[in-house]
Amino acid sequence: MKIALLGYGKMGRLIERFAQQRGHQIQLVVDENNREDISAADLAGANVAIDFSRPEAAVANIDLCFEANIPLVVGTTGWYDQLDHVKKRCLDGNKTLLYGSNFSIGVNVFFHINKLLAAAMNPYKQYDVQVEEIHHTQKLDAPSGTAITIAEGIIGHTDSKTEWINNLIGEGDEAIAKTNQLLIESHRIDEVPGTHTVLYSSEVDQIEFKHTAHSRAGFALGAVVAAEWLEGKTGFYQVTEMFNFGGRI
Ligand SMILES: NC(=O)C1=CN([C@@H]2O[C@H](COP(=O)(O)OP(=O)(O)OC[C@H]3O[C@@H](n4cnc5c(N)ncnc54)[C@H](OP(=O)(O)O)[C@@H]3O)[C@@H](O)[C@H]2O)C=CC1
Ligand SMILES: O=C(O)C1=N[C@H](C(=O)O)C[C@H](O)C1
Repeated sequence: MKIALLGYGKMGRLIERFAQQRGHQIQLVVDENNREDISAADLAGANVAIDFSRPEAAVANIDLCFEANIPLVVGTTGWYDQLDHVKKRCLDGNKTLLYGSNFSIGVNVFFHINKLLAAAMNPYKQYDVQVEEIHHTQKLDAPSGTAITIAEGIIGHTDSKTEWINNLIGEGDEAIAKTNQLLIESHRIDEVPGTHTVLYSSEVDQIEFKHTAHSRAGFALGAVVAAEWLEGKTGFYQVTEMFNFGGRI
């Protein structure tokens, strides 16, 4: 495939490497030198675009790909407040988009088991549940997109939690949440690629369900596989639709 890379930072560069290893060509790179001048015509010739840019840039990049009629994989997080509008524009215009807060296989298994665990814990009101995420200090959004997906999975299967609330925790800060709110604690520490933990705590014990990314490789490879999966499809997809883990949820 011929790929247009929208965003050429930590993820964009790694995606380029995996895409080339898998026999794809990088048709166009949109980076800080040309991003102000890019038009839909510049995307002509690409079979797919992959966006790992910035929260405030993602929606304009999506619209550019819709205008150019190019299928798009969006890994950028922090724009999901506009998801419903983007979905409508995609479906009304017969366009193609796949998005996901996390493209690694491990986290997608985690998303699935997280829902099963939430359903299993739901009757046991003596446990309170919370989510913790740790990322590098350059991360622009909090909570992480992955933590939001995890929280939505828990809320969908836990009667006592109706919404999530984020606390970005600095030294000495204490987390605060109401009983109906699912707390997402965010921590920012040096070079951490991404760690997510779900904790169920009671007076007598604690269950910890944790995913630790050792590097960004799983995210980047997953984004290239997503672009391959999207080939020949039309419509609006989430990354979770690429996987079939079985199990009833
Ligand atoms: N879904 C997933 O699996 C994963 C998602 N992510 C998400 O991907 C995004 C990028 O992460 P990462 O690569 O680490 O971030 P980086 O900051 O390293 O890279 C983002 C790059 O995008 C550039 N950029 C800014 N505006 C535009 C624009 N309009 N068009 C194209 N490029 C632009 C930035 O340039 P400048 O610095 O000059 O602004 C920067 O070079 C984040 O939202 C992150 O949360 C990250 C890892 C995995
Ligand atoms: O910004 C990052 O680095 C990451 N962002 C994604 C998120 O917001 O969940 C995925 C991963 O955790 C790394």
